Amino acid sequence: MCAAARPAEPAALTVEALAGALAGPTERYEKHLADLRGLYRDAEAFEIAVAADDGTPVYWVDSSTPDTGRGALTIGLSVLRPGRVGDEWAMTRGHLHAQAEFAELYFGISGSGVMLLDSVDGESRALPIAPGVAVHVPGGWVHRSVNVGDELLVTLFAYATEAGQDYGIIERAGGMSQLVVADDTGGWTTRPNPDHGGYRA
Ligand SMILES: O=P(O)(O)OC[C@H]1O[C@](O)(CO)[C@@H](O)[C@@H]1O
Ligand SMILES: [Fe+2]
Repeated sequence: MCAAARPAEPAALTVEALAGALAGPTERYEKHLADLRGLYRDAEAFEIAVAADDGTPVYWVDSSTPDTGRGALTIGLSVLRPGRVGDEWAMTRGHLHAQAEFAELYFGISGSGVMLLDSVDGESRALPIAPGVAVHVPGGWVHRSVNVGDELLVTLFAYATEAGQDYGIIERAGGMSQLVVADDTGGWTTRPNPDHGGYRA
């Protein structure tokens, strides 16, 4: 908003956790399995899953951006279906903010997840996210959500709109440094990604 412009319209948004929707003046984008080629390491398992795909999106995002420019906030609901491809749990593409110093808040609404984080200088973290858990993603961390349960993973997020997203950084690195995979007990664990070659600008 510039000084002379009228302020943007405030919005009240309703989290519909069971439906996986944020009701109100929002925009939605969806990612289908076929959009996610190259994300999972097991290419054979991926193609089998694509062949059996019923067209339901893997994840979708309802977001509210009433204003753009300096100071504007994007808030939204990220909804990720459960599932696995090979031994990897369902995940979002992940990104570093295009303006990498910008942080983000995620708040767990329902389901069981992991926020997987890589710093550009080689640190890695996997933080469980569940209803009531707030995950603070500081600037400088590549981040992705992973659904490690058997229901929708629903998280509320907020970040400065001008932060933007750089999706290419993970692709150029050969994926994030860790994979979130099934363990022997039906839970999750992390394993180093042998394809990961480090992050370059
Ligand atoms: O943008 P991606 O990496 O596809 O994943 C979607 C998630 O990330 C966000 O872009 C927020 O940073 C949300 O839209 C959602 O939590
Ligand atoms: Fe983000």
